[in-house]
Amino acid sequence: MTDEQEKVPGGAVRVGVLGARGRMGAEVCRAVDGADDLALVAAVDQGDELSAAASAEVVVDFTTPDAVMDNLRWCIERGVHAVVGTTGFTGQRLEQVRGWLADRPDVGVVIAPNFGIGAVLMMQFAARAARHFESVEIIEQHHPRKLDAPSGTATHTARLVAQARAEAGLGPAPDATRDEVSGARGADIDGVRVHAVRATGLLAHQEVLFGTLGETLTIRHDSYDRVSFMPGVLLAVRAVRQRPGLTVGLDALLD
Ligand SMILES: NC(=O)C1=CN([C@@H]2O[C@H](COP(=O)(O)OP(=O)(O)OC[C@H]3O[C@@H](n4cnc5c(N)ncnc54)[C@H](O)[C@@H]3O)[C@@H](O)[C@H]2O)C=CC1
Ligand SMILES: O=C(O)C1=N[C@H](C(=O)O)C[C@H](O)C1
Repeated sequence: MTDEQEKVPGGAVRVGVLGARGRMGAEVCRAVDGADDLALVAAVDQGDELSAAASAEVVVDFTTPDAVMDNLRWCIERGVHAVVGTTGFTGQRLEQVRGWLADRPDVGVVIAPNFGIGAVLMMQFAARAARHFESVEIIEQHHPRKLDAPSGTATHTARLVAQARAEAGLGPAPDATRDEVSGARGADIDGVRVHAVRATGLLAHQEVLFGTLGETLTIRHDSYDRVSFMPGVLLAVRAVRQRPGLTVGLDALLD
């Protein structure tokens, strides 16, 4: 047993945080420290050895899309459960993770594009509304230090909405645009237009705008503080050891 493990109060889940000096990682370290049933055994950031997290039962990753796959592979190979908030998970990446987990069926991984409970509900409501409206566009707004656009949340929402539209037999949303300055109509994610705004003062916000004859419906969520993500992160940390395999999104944990 290592020195770190000896310090852990009996029964507490040993948690390691990757990206610990980042905006989210630092908030997660505070949240884990403040929870009686969890013990922070490793706070790892760029330049630190990943082996510092070897004594963790659960690792939480809030790093970068470039770093997260190597981190996840390291965790799965060592039998360490993982809770991942880092963005950049394409279908191909999720398949890769499932492949690694096939060799370690005892390991649980939760990957959630957004740990905010309100954001999860916003995505569910959007998926539910999608089949009733011929038009839909997503507008996400974030702080200007964000590296990726559009956000993981907007990308995930677009995929959910596109799936619901396809299941309802809806075709493309009407749009007569013929001359376009490149980018003016946003990114096309599975046929859904997504617009990304970056401005000082913002944190993480999203609107899903639906339209049909004579009416619109706007579903909006705002995170004003990174504490908004912590109940969801801690929920996943507590649940992941009992959920072998890959769980995408918080929905199954909330139910
Ligand atoms: N799922 C969710 O609810 C949320 C997800 N995010 C996502 O989390 C990620 C991090 O966001 P922020 O904390 O704002 O970014 P940040 O840039 O403040 O933090 C990232 C940290 O990771 C560190 N890092 C980079 N490579 C590393 C490696 N190989 N090993 C360990 N640490 C490494 C960096 O040095 C930095 O300290 C982004 O992808 C962001 O979109 C952010 C907020 C909520
Ligand atoms: O970088 C952020 O800040 C956020 N990233 C996540 C995303 O890309 O969806 C979640 C939230 O929007 C905050």
